[in-house]
Formats: sequence, structure tokens, C-alpha cells
Amino acid sequence: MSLIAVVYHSGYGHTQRLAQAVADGADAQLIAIDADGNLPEGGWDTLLAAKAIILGSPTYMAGPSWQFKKFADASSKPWFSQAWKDKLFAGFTNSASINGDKQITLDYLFHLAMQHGGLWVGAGMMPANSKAATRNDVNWMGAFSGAMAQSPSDASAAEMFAGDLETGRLLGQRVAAVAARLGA
Ligand SMILES: Cc1cc2nc3c(=O)[nH]c(=O)nc-3n(C[C@H](O)[C@H](O)[C@H](O)COP(=O)(O)O)c2cc1C
Repeated sequence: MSLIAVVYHSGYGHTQRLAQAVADGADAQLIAIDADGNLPEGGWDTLLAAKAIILGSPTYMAGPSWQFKKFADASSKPWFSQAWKDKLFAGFTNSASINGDKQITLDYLFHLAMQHGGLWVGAGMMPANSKAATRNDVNWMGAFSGAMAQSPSDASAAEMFAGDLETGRLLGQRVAAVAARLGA
């Protein structure tokens, strides 16, 4: 089975929970970017070995956190040799507002993957946008380029919406399925 890595930052635990759901769906290895923007020992080696890299960050001030951006800038080292070329990539984000400019974060993750010569796997989920839709439905925010989650500003990570976690799990599952189909 392909090695899939989920590399993410989370300041307060919400994106961490979403990352865990994505990793569960992909049977992936989790790599947490720490509070100083650094990877744990062996993190870069795992990313190099991975067939697919799933990127995750909370949306802070209309973009990824600075810790995630520090990781992204440090990935200029594998970029120089295009060491991540042709890997599969996907992305997810979480923020307090329903919109909150989450799309900008997903777009950033997409463009980072493109700089690395990667192949992007989108959400591939229909939106839950009927009158009957609730926040516990899969893809209730109707994101197509990745998984979005909303954590109200006064909600703990333990209170995250089941639909968002399931959306993350399904994104991970899709990346694993695409990797298997490509024989990656
Ligand atoms: C510095 C900072 C900036 C934020 N900017 C946004 C934002 O632009 N849009 C939004 O909807 N929420 C914003 N939030 C709220 C976070 O996205 C939200 O609390 C999220 O659940 C945090 O995820 P985490 O627990 O993984 O760090 C911001 C929070 C912080 C601390």
C-alpha cells in the first residue's frame, strides 16, 4: 500500500482533529508542524517517501498560519530538485466563520502543490445545499477543491461537526483510492 502523509499545523486543536479524520480515511501517517513551524524528526524523509501528501492548515487572517507558511518556505529545498514532482496532493482547512476566507487557504495549498509539480486531488463530493441540509452533512459548505471545516469561535475541538470530520475522512479515502488506481 502507498505511503500517504498528512502534514498539518493546528494552533488550538481543531485542525488537528480534522487532520486525524483525513489520516484515518487515507490510512496515512500524520506529521504535525509544531508551534515554531518545524517538522518532527524524520518528517522530511517521510514526505520524500510518500506517494501522496495531504496539506492542512487552519485559516488565520485569510490564509494559512505562519507556521504552515514556514514549512512551505522550507519545502523550497525539495522544490529545487523537484523531489516531490508527480506526487498526489490534496488539502484541507478549518476556520471559525462559515466563509472566513477558507478558499484562500485551499488555493494556497493548491498552488504550493503546483509549484512542486504535484497532481491535485479535489474533494470529489457533492455539496449538501438543499433546504434540508445541516451542518452534520458531508460537504455542507460545498467545497470542491478540498475539505473545509467550520469550528465556531467558542467551540472546542471536541465539539467539531460530525459532517466536517466525515468530509475530511472521505477526502483522505479519495486520495488513497486515487493512489491505488494509479498504482502510485
Ligand atoms: C491569528 C488568528 C487568525 C484567524 N483568522 C481567521 C480568519 O481569517 N477566518 C476565520 O474564519 N477564522 C479565523 N480564525 C479562527 C480560527 O480559524 C479558528 O479558531 C480555528 O478553529 C483554529 O484552528 P486550530 O484550532 O487548528 O488552530 C483565526 C484565529 C487566529 C488565532
